[in-house]
Amino acid sequence: MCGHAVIALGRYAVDSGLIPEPSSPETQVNIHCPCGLVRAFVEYRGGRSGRVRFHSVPAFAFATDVAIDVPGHGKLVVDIGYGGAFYAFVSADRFGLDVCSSRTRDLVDSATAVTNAVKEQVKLHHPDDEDLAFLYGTILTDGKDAFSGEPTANICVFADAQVDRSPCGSGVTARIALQYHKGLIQLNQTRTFQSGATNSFFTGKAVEEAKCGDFKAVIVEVSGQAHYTGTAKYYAESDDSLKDGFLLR
Ligand SMILES: O=C(O)[C@H]1NCC[C@@H]1O
Repeated sequence: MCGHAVIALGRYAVDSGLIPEPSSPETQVNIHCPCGLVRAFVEYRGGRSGRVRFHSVPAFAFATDVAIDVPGHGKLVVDIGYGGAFYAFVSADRFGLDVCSSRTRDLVDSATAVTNAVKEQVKLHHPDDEDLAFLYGTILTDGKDAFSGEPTANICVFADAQVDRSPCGSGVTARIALQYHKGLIQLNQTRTFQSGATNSFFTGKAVEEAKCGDFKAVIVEVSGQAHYTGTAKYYAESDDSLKDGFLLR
């Protein structure tokens, strides 16, 4: 699941006419993601769309304080949370790094080492569908998990060591589920999350308790602002040997 894509697609659905009669001040857009139904609410006033908030699928703490052997770094304690995708969480200072000011290459290498170690050492499980039971990435944080009016920063390194340009919608969802599980945040306490990569912001809060199988879960609301950057048309000609794309590692 991609939370920042939900924010972008919610706005696009309203602006592109996919929703025939958008309502003001908000229009609801339901998006079926691989993890389940995600409900987006798009601000819509005077014919203009604005910020988008979404309600997540049930998000939960899968495991906390898990000791992992990370080659080159020794034993590290991580938390694992689910917010539409599974992420491992660890404070960047465990690597002597800062999510906002350290070199991105160093943050990516450290996060990737954690991802690889967790994949090898922890068996994930999702009550709804075992296809969801894979680790999407590692989120390095500034360690500021206790509720505060101040923003908390993180950087999400996901898939093939890609860096999220946003604070990560599904990651923020998982992080709030972990914070709620640990008693560090209450329902409806809004927290601001900053991307260490780009300084962009989401806000998030747990809005409701829920269940996911035997896991105590929460529904999390994440909100942010998407912007248009352009439109494009793509073609796939049958005789193009690269029409299915390619990956350089
Ligand atoms: O916002 C998100 O949820 C996504 N960003 C990169 C990884 C996730 O799919």
